[in-house]
Amino acid sequence: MKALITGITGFVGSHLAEHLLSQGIEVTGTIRSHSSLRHIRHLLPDMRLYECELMDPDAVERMMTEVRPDLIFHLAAQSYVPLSWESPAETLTNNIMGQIHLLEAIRKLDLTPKVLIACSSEEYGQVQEDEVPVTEMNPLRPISPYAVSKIAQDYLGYQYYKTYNLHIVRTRTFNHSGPRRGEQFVTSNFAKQIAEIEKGFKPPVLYVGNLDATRDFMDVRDVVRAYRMALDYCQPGEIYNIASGQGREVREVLQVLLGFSTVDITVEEDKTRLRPSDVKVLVGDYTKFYRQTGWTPEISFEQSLNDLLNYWRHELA
Ligand SMILES: C[C@H]1O[C@H](OP(=O)(O)OP(=O)(O)OC[C@H]2O[C@@H](n3cnc4c(=O)[nH]c(N)nc43)[C@H](O)[C@@H]2O)[C@@H](O)[C@@H](O)C1=O
Repeated sequence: MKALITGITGFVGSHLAEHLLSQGIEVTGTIRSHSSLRHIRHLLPDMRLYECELMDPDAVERMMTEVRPDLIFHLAAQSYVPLSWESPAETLTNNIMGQIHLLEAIRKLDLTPKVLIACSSEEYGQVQEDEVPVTEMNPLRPISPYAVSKIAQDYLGYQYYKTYNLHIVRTRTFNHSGPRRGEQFVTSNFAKQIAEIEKGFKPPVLYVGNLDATRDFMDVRDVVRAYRMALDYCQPGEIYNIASGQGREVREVLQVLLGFSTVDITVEEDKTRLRPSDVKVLVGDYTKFYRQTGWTPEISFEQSLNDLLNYWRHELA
């Protein structure tokens, strides 16, 4: 069994590669010329990397002709919501065109892989309080260019299934964290600041943005297990929420992390961290996915944050 992971050098990609390799699956990952291999260096002897710019349709077709994967996990994307307001065109172009080139290559080459499209809870956008936890039937009310790009990816997946009968499973994944999480995202940003303060690298002040937002946080290791199961057991053409069903205010992320810290820290709001519009509450109902796969999250919120903080303590050592 051969798997292709786009975005293998990223946070989720590296954990997914570890998970698939542990199950005896052959793994190939696409990288770009300037990609950092920091998160996957330990896996290099066991897998194959293929330099391929997803924005280049010919390069994607060449790569697919050679790799001919049985499973494709399409993770590569611009995934930082605030960057999507700064660079909306780049976010939309990258996220949409990369996927079109991938799906076109599958279609033109008459390949029959099972494909997972990593979509996002951000697509639900401005959810109303009485809609929580949201099911897959909830209206989509996107409030960032990133969310719009993910809706396009989501519906392109649907369209290629309907038009060409490709085996495409779409997942709307809620927030996930854990070791190697990019430092711009909230859990990792707070954890890294704490680790820096503990080591005396910066004064004991932790800067925060909007603490009132509520999100559904999972551990990345649960998410990659879900992705594998999605291709084993889910129906092509369908969309599935991957969530924990539990909402936590960002304030709670901060409190739990501060509870693990070994020093006294003052918290200050940094206005530059506030967004032009921020989704207030995102909590998912994952009943549909559970019924299809039996998956439930296993790693607790506290454990995940503790592992993340220890990751930063180790990285900064
Ligand atoms: C499912 C979805 O999940 C992620 O998107 P996100 O929810 O925007 O993630 P985040 O960690 O940047 O923000 C979470 C919340 O935390 C608030 N917040 C407060 N203070 C800070 C702060 O200092 N930094 C950041 N980044 N956020 C802060 C911020 O305003 C927001 O309400 C991506 O993986 C995305 O790709 C994706 O698909």
